[in-house]
Amino acid sequence: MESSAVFIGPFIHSERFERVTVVDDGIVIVKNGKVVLAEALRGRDAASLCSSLGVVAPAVVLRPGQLLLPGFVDAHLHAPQFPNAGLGYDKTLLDWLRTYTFPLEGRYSDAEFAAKVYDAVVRRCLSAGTTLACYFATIHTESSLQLARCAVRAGQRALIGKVNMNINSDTAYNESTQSSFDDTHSFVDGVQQLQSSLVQAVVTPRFALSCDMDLMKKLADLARSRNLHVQTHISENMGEIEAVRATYPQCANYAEVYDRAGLLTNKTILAHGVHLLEEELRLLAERGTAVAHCPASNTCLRSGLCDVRRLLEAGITVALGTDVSGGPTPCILDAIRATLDTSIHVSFSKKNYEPLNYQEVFYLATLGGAKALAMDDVVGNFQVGKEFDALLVSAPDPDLHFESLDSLQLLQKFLYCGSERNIKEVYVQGRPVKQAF
Ligand SMILES: O=c1[nH]c(=O)c2nc[nH]c2[nH]1
Ligand SMILES: [Zn+2]
Repeated sequence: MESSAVFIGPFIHSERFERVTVVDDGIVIVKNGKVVLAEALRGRDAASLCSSLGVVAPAVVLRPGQLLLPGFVDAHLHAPQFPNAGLGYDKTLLDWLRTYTFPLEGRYSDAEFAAKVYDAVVRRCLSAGTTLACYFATIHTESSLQLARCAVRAGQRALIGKVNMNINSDTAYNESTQSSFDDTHSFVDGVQQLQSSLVQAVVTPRFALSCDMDLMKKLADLARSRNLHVQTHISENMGEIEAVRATYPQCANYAEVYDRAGLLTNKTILAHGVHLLEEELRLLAERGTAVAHCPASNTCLRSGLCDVRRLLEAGITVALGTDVSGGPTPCILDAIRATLDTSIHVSFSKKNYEPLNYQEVFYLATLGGAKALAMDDVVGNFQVGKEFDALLVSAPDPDLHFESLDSLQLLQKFLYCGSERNIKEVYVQGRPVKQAF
């Protein structure tokens, strides 16, 4: 479908981890949903540039205080858990799962309930600036497909997983190995039948305490044979790690459990990784497996402080995740701030440790997220040829800017002080998709 657009004004994006690229006098031209030009205007005539590229679209001229940024990537969140956001943070992971999470997720056997919640979830995430989301759904095929339909309808780019769980649930929220596997097949087929260029199925064993080795191996085979992403959780909480050790005594560590199953690929994303050992980091780096850093959840569920710089230095690709409802908000701006806070907290107990800075964390929220999801050839920044997923933002509190701010200062204002209200428009594949929420 045709979707062309032209933006004139400052844009900022990441081309490398260390620092952002700022183009003050910018022009971005989008044709058929893809970036065909993103550079400094340098006094040239915008209309003739557009016509030389065969683009006819009214130009959006940014107002003072506005910036064009790439869309945010939320590499880990649980769509069915939104009704629980903010609840249950007096518990730690395993207790919280049993008391709050599994009973709520069980309700999604009702596809009508699912359709209502998921429609709101997708609108909420888009309005927070998440143009690419990697969602866990529940064990239910039909309601997981509802989530995929909601994303397609709203125009959000999404990876969506029907969850697999065949052990260790003391509730009715559980599956047999056979139905877990058969339903996953049906779910993958169902998503492919939607024929959407935005939405894909992800193989989603919940974690090593919810799936036995037999099921994990079968799921790994499915992911390999159909070239699918894989998502799961790893090393979030010490009690969880102890239980994994007791369940899989033949494996040297948590990562080895997934590796023996064949689940660690360069299209696998592991949530948390707070307590990973050096040998696990080496294994993940070797496999090209990424980690979704979920700092708000790691704090709310008292899981621990994840040292992201340590992961990066080990050669692991890191993305950000809100992990709703382990984390309370689906806003990547909050994840950015929690990442910055956590990194400073880590630095308090380490000599000569440089905390992550806002430019590095902006990378994790955009191009790093796209890389972790093996989609950096498609999105993540405004490189020519990529699809145009973007945010038009206004720096907060313009009345308090007594002196005019440069673009990097506007970015800092937005990242440290901004909220969803400062995201004026959201684009996916060149189409405006922000909805009132
Ligand atoms: O934060 C988390 N949320 C979950 O739903 C979950 N399941 C397993 N491990 C988990 N961690
Ligand atoms: Zn999670």
